[in-house]
Amino acid sequence: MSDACAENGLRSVEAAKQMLIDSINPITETEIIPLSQACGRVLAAPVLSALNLPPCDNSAMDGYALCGESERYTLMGKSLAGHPFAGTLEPGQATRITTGAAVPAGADRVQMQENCTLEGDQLTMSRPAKPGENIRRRGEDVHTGQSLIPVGAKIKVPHIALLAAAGVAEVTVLRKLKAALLSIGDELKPLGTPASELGDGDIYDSNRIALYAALEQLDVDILDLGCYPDQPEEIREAFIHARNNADFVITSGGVSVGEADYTKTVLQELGEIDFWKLAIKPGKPFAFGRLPKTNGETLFFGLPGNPVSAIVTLYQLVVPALEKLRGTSEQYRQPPVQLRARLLNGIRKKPGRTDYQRGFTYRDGDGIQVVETRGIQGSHILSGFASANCFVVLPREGGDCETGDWVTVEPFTAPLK
Ligand SMILES: Nc1nc2c(c(=O)[nH]1)N[C@H]1C(S)=C(S)[C@@H](COP(=O)(O)OP(=O)(O)OC[C@H]3O[C@@H](n4cnc5c(N)ncnc54)[C@H](O)[C@@H]3O)O[C@H]1N2
Ligand code: MOO
Repeated sequence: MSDACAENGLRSVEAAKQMLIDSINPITETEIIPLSQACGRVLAAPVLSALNLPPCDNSAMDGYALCGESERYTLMGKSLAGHPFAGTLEPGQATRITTGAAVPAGADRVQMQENCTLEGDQLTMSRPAKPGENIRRRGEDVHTGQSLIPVGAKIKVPHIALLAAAGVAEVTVLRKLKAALLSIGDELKPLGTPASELGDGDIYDSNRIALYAALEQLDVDILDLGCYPDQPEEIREAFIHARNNADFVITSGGVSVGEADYTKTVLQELGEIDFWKLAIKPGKPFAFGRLPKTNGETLFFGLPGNPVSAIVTLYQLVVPALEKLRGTSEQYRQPPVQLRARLLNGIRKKPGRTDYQRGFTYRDGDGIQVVETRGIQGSHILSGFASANCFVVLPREGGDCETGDWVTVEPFTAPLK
């Protein structure tokens, strides 16, 4: 059975994700930025080490650098970090040495000071040091000319530590993505409107604020265009502005089968938009398309309006798509880590859609990973979502689960964390 005609005609989450990734071409424009600001950015040009790390043989301990094996050694001086010993040790000679200090010429081992007794200039020890003991070798971490991190890597704190240790002050990265964010709906009111002034059926435009926060965590520049009433002219203007000033547009709502959905009509005038029905719960309706412009195209992600559905589809589908768009290589585009956990409560589920229930997972007193679902699992229920720390991922074709069953959980990572 092909995915498109799978049971009830819904597209699987995996197939939808793959289609997004396959149809997106990464941006190519780069910029040079200080290393200290590079966390989260994608490396665009190779960085080769200009030196060995460590740059010289140095001590792993505070203690004594020794030449050869001997009953006792004569102390000849000291080698401190930044102040190496100038001479060469002969057999039976030693210097004081501190952690990180250069191992003097002639020394072939270091004894930690806890094992040593110094009387005058005579050094004895409670046990012999082995050849090479406590010496960190020149170039054992990185050698001169070595590529430090691959192009396409998403730069993380350990990368920054490595590049800084190699003296790299600036890096060439792909530019930040630009998002345009807007909401559409007569019922939506901006934050700041007093609750007493909301009309019947009005709600706060909460999705835009949550999506803004998520996009910020994804290190995206955001053009927040605000909230528009269901007026085709205004919606058209907003989409043209969004298209011309962003790499992608995100909206929520209006992707299902409602009546006042001018969004669809306007988008179909401006570009090619597909309305998908996904085998995901929550988040069945989802729109994806492209709005052509003179210098390329702008992607469009239409998330479902229900607040939990909007965030779940952002997390499961848009985040991987944005990783491709921002140029992250495949190796660095790993899906969120999944764990197995034991259910603390039963779950009702109908086969047909992969269910991303909101849950709380932790290790119990016996060290077993357990999970309980949080709150009513409706796509409008935010209180349960807010008290959750993971998704409980229930397979598409699965049914009810019982207390004690082992299930898959996906702990929240950025931008949910
Ligand atoms: N006859 C059908 N009705 C619905 C279907 C269906 O297949 N057939 N699918 C349901 C599912 S599943 C979802 S999810 C929703 C998605 O609908 P839309 O994306 O078209 O969204 P709206 O109808 O505009 O709104 C749905 C819901 O979300 C609230 N909303 C919208 N925007 C915001 C916002 N910016 N901030 C907060 N909340 C927002 C809106 O008030 C509605 O309550 O459709 C089902 N219906
Ligand atoms: O995505 Mo809809 O949220 O399944 O309600």
